[in-house]
Amino acid sequence: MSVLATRDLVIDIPNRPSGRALSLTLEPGQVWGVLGPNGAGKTTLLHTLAGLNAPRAGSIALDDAPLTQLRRRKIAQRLGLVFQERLDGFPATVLETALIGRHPYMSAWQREGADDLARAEAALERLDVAHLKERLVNTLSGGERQRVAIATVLTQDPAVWLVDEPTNHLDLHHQSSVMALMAEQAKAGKTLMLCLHDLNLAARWCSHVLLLYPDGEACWGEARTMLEPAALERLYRQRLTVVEVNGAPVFVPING
Ligand SMILES: Nc1ncnc2c1ncn2[C@@H]1O[C@H](COP(=O)(O)OP(=O)(O)OP(=O)(O)O)[C@@H](O)[C@H]1O
Repeated sequence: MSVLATRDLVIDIPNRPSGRALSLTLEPGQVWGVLGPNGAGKTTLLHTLAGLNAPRAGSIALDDAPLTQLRRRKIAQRLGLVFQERLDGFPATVLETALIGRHPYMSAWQREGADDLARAEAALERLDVAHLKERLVNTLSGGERQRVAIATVLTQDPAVWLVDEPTNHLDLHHQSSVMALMAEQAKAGKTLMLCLHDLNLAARWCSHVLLLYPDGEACWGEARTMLEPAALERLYRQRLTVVEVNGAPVFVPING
C-alpha cells in the first residue's frame, strides 16, 4: 500500500522548465532522502507534498485519496511537517508547542487530556528538551528549537513525516540521535521524506533517494543503487572520493 504517491507531478518553480515529472510511491517503513544543490527545489517539493504549494501539473495521493479532496484536519492527522521557516515569534512555551501536535485530533474547544500531555512529555524527553519545557520557544537556541519542532511532530505521531533538513542546527550527538529517531519511526511503519545536504547521512539512513537537479531533471530509486559517485558528482558539480567506514560509503569532496 502506498501512503503517499505522486503521479506526473511537476513542482512549480518560477521561470524553470518542467523537467522530469515525478511519479513516486512512498510506502510504510521507507526513509526517502531528497538530495540536490541549493535551489534545486527540495523545499518546494516538500511544501507541494504537504498541499501548501500548488503543483504546476500532476497529482498527489495520500492514503490513495487525492490530496486536494482531503480536509486540512485529515491531512494534519496523517502528515507531520518540520520546515525551515517557523512562526516561533508567538510567545508559547516548549510544552505548549509540543501539545500543538495533538490539535489535529481534538475538537475546536477541547482541552488536551492526560494522554496528550503524556505523549508531549515523552516526545520532549526523547528529543532531550524536557528540561526546557517551561521556556518560551523564542528564547531557545537554533538547535533547541529544531529539537522542539521535531518533538512536536513526534507528539503528533503522523503516518508520514516531511522534514526539511532534520539535522539543521544540531550538534553531532543530536544529529545522530535525530537520525536514529527517524529510523525508529520507519521501523514502526511510518514513512519519512527528508531533505538532506549531507550525503553521508543519506547513505547511512535512507532506504531510497530522490536526486533533484537544478534544471528540473530528477531520478529516484533505492539508495544503494542511486548513490553512485559519478551521479552525485554531476548532481553537485563537485568531485568526490569515496571511502568505506563500517561497511558504509563515506563521500568526501575533493578539490580540482
Ligand atoms: N516565491 C518564490 N518566487 C520566486 N522564486 C522562488 C520562490 N520560492 C522559491 N523560489 C525559487 O525556487 C527555487 C527552489 O527553491 P527551494 O527552496 O525549493 O530549493 P532547495 O532545493 O530547497 O534549496 P536549498 O538547498 O537552498 O534549501 C529557488 O531557485 C528559489 O529561489
